[in-house]
Formats: sequence, C-alpha cells, structure tokens
Amino acid sequence: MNPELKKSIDELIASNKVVVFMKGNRQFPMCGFSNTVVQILNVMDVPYHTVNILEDDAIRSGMKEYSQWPTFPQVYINGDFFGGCDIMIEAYQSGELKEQLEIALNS
Ligand SMILES: N[C@@H](CCC(=O)N[C@@H](CS)C(=O)NCC(=O)O)C(=O)O
Repeated sequence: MNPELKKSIDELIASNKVVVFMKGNRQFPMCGFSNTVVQILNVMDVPYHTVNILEDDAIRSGMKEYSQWPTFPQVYINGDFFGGCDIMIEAYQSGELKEQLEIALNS
C-alpha cells in the first residue's frame, strides 16, 4: 500500500490507545455496527479516537489492506488490531475487553 498512508495509519494507532475506524463519528455513527462499537466504548468510559472512513476513500480501502479485515468498524487497542463489531460484543460480554482496555490504558 501507499507508504505515506501506511505511515499515517501507523502514527495514528501509535498515538492513541484506542482507535476506531468507523462509518461516521461518535456523535453520528452512520452504520449500526459502528454505532454498537461506539455504545460499548462509551459504556466502558474510556478515551478513544475515531476516524470516519466515509470521508476518505483511500483510508477506506487502505484499512482493509492494513488490517487484513474486510469491513468496518475496525478497533485498534494499544497498537494492535482487536476486531470488528462481533468481536467487540463478544469481548465486552466475556470481560476480555475490560481486561484489554485496562492493560492498554495503564501501560
Ligand atoms: N460482522 C461485521 C459487521 C460489519 C460489516 O458488515 N460492515 C460492512 C457494512 S457497514 C462493511 O464495512 N462493508 C465494507 C465497506 O463498506 O467498505 C463486524 O463484526 O464488524
């Protein structure tokens, strides 16, 4: 992929403990899956950064390649790809998400 784009994604996920690449933003999610992830993170009460992939086609296609994941939302925690909506729901219910967020935010 474009090395400039890769570098800017690298920097974005390195400088924010939690990043959500999503459709819309936290105030106005433009898709039910993205909305679910926003609701989960709001309940967890953690700081997170969102990127609206609908505003940038290069990011939209670039993130699919970068994450090797075909859909949005895409959640990064502590620099690592964590998952999409289904994985977030599962991890929220099992307690795994709380654990990972605690590790990330305390590191
Ligand atoms: N099962 C997926 C659901 C997400 C999904 O299906 N997203 C679709 C519709 S919003 C998507 O991003 N499609 C690719 C695209 O729009 O570029 C998950 O767990 O996140």
